[in-house]
Amino acid sequence: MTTTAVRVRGLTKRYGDVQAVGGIDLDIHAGEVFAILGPNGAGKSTTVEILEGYRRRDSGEVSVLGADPGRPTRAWRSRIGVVLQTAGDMTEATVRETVRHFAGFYPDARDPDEVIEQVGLAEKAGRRIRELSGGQRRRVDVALGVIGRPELLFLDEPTTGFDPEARRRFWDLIRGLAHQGTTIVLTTHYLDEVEALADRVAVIAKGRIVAEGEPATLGGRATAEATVGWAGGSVETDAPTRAVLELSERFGGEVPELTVTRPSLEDTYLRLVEG
Ligand SMILES: Nc1ncnc2c1ncn2[C@@H]1O[C@H](COP(=O)(O)OP(=O)(O)OP(=O)(O)O)[C@@H](O)[C@H]1O
Repeated sequence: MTTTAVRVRGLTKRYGDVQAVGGIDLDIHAGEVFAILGPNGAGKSTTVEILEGYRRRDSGEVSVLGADPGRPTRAWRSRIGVVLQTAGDMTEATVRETVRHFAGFYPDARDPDEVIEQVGLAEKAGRRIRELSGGQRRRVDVALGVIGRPELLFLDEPTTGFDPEARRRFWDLIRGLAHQGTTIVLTTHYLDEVEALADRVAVIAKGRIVAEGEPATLGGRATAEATVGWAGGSVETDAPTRAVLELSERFGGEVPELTVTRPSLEDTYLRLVEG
């Protein structure tokens, strides 16, 4: 049986003249990694902040881990982890002191040193946070988001500023958490991150969901026309196998520089948000 971690119906939020969220429905199942994609200003952070209990909605029904985030309780909060877009504080405390301090807020916190290791900061554990680079501070934010062993983890653009190795390490951490049953809601602008991590993805544009599904099939990607390319030409076709056979006959065997491609997630995403 799948249980629902997040249920949203008809969510709206307006700031003055701006309709930031214009009627969103969402179901996020317990244990899945759910990504929210969309251009700047689409309404992602507003939506996620409402789910986190940090922003009030205008209308709609919202249930997060069985409770209304519009009336957050301490017990409910302790079941949720949040990694916000802001970089960590410029504090005088060390990485280890900070992570230990936060661990003290939760009934069943993870081991601070283990978490520091998992985010790749073991060598910096004794350093003051203000001495860290931007990407390293972001990793402290991630450590603080997961230290309380949350059932549901919100990650708002978590890998912005990470170097490629740190991103890979972070992806491993998220996969490990998902494997242990943590539900993860991820907003990101990195399409490779969505492909690497997400079970399902929703694309938001102008405050509405314009597509939802698995990254591999989003917006009809898997069944879209393929492009068959070869040295000197290309053709778009819904029967690429036949096209390759015909080319093979024409060339009498190997087709030089043969490629068969379908729209990438980026192609699909851009079509969805521009359309
Ligand atoms: N506190 C606020 N007051 C007024 N307008 C706001 C406020 N917060 C967001 N907005 C507006 O609401 C819209 C949605 O913003 P939101 O931050 O939710 O977008 P986003 O999808 O998270 O964007 P980004 O990818 O840039 O983080 C934007 O037009 C933004 O200017």
